[in-house]
Amino acid sequence: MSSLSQSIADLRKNYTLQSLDIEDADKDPFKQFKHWFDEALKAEIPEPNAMVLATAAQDGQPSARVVLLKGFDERGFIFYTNYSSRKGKQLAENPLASLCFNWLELERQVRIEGRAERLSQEESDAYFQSRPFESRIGALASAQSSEVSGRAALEQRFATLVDEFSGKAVPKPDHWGGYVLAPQLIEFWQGRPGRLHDRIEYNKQEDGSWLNRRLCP
Ligand SMILES: Cc1cc2nc3c(=O)[nH]c(=O)nc-3n(C[C@H](O)[C@H](O)[C@H](O)COP(=O)(O)O)c2cc1C
Repeated sequence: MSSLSQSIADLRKNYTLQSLDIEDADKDPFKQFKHWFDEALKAEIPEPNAMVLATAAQDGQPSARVVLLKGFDERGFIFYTNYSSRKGKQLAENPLASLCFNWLELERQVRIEGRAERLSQEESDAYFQSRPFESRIGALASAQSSEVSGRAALEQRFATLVDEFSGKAVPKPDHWGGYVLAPQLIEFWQGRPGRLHDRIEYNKQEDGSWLNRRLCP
């Protein structure tokens, strides 16, 4: 093993900050999520709404990338993207997806699994129009996940659109919008000493209620 690989293998942190007991966890996983999200905000974790979104095409090949959580409510967890991107195509083939938040400063992870559905055009439009001008232009300029000849071509397209829409309303492109991931499973992980971490998993029941249980780390 090279000395660099050896030093990676030696990276080891003992988790000591907090604990999570099933008696203390909220019975409602959305309330528990809000509680932890508020603590992530309070701890000033950089971009606490950054989450890994994993999707898989029908052939089973998974792919993962970071997207930003833009809200959550009784329907689920909301993010925005390009429907023609790789993830958008995969979600069209297979709406089952998962999210993972990694709040290392608090020694916490939250995993979510469920089914992603597109938001209505109206809801996506309302969010699109709340974005800064440059972000709206960026969404128009980028055919996300498709090949581009070079950075210059992208910048040229951006500049042309800035000229075209300067001082005017920027329409949301049809291929851009939100998804809400309706969870079936949510797991809260709190790092503990000796790798005996706390894991509380919530599973949605047929009647819509949630059951939680402790998992081995
Ligand atoms: C911090 C961070 C936030 C991001 N937020 C988003 C987002 O909200 N929506 C999005 O489409 N891509 C976002 N991206 C870019 C994606 O990770 C990814 O590169 C892009 O969506 C293309 O993914 P795909 O080809 O798998 O569809 C973000 C990347 C990072 C690092």
